[in-house]
Amino acid sequence: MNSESPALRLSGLRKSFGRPAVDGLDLTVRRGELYALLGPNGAGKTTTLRMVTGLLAPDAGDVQVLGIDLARDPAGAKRGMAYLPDDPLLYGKLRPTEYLEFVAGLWGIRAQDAEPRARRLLDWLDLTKHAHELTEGFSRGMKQKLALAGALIHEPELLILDEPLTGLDAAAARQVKDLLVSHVEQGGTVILTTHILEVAERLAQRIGIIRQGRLIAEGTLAELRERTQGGSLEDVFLHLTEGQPG
Ligand SMILES: Nc1ncnc2c1ncn2[C@@H]1O[C@H](COP(=O)(O)OP(=O)(O)OP(=O)(O)O)[C@@H](O)[C@H]1O
Repeated sequence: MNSESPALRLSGLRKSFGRPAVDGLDLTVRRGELYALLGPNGAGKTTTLRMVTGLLAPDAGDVQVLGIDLARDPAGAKRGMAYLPDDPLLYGKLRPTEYLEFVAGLWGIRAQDAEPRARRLLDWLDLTKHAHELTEGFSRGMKQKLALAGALIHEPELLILDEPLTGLDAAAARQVKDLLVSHVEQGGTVILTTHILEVAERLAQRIGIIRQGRLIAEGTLAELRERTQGGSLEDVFLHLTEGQPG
């Protein structure tokens, strides 16, 4: 793994479902930053993340994860990252500890290493009191938090999350936000999509705005605000995207 390379580099990424969903996207996310990807419904955010994480094959373009070309070395690229989709799949008949053991097993992590990590994550996300209950009885927020713990069990450097705070109550949202900030403070990288502009405003070092599958603006909050003479991120977002489908 090349430590000089960015956490993520997308070049000319394209995907069409009859019409373009991602349309020649170039994007670079540096190591150690929390990057928020914003865009109206249908802009191509999820499609982009699915290509980055190897779930969807691009029609064209390159994906480099931590300096590794995803097409050439998919296993190597995936080892360094984790993806939390907006509708994560859990196994209802497993308990959180069993689920985390299972995911750790898929990554080839030894049980004696997985167990303390699992305990720490459950503790951090306030799930310890439910560690021995079947996940089928969990609320949406509890499931979301457990899926996040599963994504983190192999200690990935790059964490990619699609709408991680949707449907979480204030306490759960705070726990997840703290965890993401801490991941970055420890040198990791976080890329997330969100429709909650306040989350991007508060957490992200840089923000990218995508529309119709292309990056139309990018920068720090201050840089983006300059574009609308000091308005809020909402002003910037609406100014750039309003009235435009996807
Ligand atoms: N599997 C698919 N088959 C057909 N069209 C698809 C498929 N996946 C995505 N699309 C289309 O691609 C475009 C981009 O969708 P995508 O889900 O990436 O947008 P998004 O920015 O994540 O939107 P949202 O904010 O609503 O989640 C949309 O027009 C969508 O209908």
